[in-house]
Amino acid sequence: MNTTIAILKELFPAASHGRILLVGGSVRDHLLGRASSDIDLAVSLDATELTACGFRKLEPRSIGPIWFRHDQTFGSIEATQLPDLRTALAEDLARRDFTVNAMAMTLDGELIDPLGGRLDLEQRRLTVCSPRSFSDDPLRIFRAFRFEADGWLLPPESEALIRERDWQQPLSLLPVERFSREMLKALGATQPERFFARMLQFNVGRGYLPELFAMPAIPAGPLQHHPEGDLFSHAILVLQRVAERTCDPLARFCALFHDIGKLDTAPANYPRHHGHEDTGFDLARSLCERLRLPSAYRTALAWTSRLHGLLNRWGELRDSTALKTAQQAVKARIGEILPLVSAADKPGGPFAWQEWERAVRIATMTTVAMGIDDARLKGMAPGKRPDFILQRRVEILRDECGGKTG
Ligand SMILES: Nc1ccn([C@@H]2O[C@H](COP(=O)(O)OP(=O)(O)OP(=O)(O)O)[C@@H](O)[C@H]2O)c(=O)n1
Repeated sequence: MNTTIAILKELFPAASHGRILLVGGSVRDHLLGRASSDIDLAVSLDATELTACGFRKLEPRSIGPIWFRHDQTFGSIEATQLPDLRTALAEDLARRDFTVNAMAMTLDGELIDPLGGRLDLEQRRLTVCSPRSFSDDPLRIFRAFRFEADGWLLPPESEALIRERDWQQPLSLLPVERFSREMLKALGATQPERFFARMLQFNVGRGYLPELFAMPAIPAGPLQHHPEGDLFSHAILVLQRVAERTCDPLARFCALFHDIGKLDTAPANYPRHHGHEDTGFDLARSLCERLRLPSAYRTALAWTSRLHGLLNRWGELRDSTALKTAQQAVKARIGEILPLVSAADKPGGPFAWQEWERAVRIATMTTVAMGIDDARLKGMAPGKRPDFILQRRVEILRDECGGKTG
């Protein structure tokens, strides 16, 4: 058994254990033997008892006051205060998204499962708690896709509820961060591509990711290089290949949208996409800003878009261009992501990992390690300094191995 119940038993005095229930996703995770990052409780403790256990009160919500406690060992614990615990609980559970997320458990391990969540959990099935589940909160559609990306199954009745109406208008009223949070969780899932494929299949979420919806109609490139055909299939393929190598959502995100610049190609130029690496730079930034993603996403995607092709033309690059590419990648913190994406973009291509790693190592060297002292740089016009540093790096590369190709 995992430690959630043990943690709670230790945190609360024994006399209060009968007035505490574990609820929602925490119960699901407990039954699956996984530790939850956040623990959700329903309690009928009074303010004094909660304060004594280190909780503080948050802004009141509709169902009952919420108390919160953060602990370095336990993570965050949220407790909804329900004076009439069992009665209010039934209402709370019925208002949740899926039956697997609508169970409660006493600290003695007794399961409270009015909606049959246990059976659904055994079958990894996402049955909605009520036919109104998606109308009550349309964001749950993306939660369903996110769970599917982790291997859960959406039964036909739940699917039918998604298909039964157009969600664009109600979704436009929700804060975009809620979508982004689910998307980032999906990117860390076992089959991240499923989340995005489902968005297209159900035609839901176009307002959040118009770029994704544009991809199927755009050729990825000349057919001899891109037998997969369209840009969406190519993006999914690259995402899958990168996902085999890393669980990092940022790397996977960069994989999916590395060719975002191709969305700006004039159809008359299809199937070629000259200059897409540069147009992608700005499109990447606007996508990340629209979704209010952390700034690391904006920087990483913009530079992945701009630089990914260079790695696959590595053999043609001058030493100085190769080192500049590595410098830019290091600055954008994609020294590890970029080669993964480039290699997945052109498997079996000419790109050489060891040479990239060498270039990154030299690009990361400080001026001191390159034998340049500050006095020398200070004596130089500011515009000359980067050139001088790059020149020194090229010398090191050539001293070490006669050039980037060794
Ligand atoms: N739109 C939502 C969001 C959440 N919940 C309920 O609130 C719980 C907690 O949600 P959240 O903190 O987002 O995490 P989980 O869904 O548990 O998923 P994970 O732990 O994987 O983040 C869920 O289990 C579910 O019961 C819901 O009914 N509808």
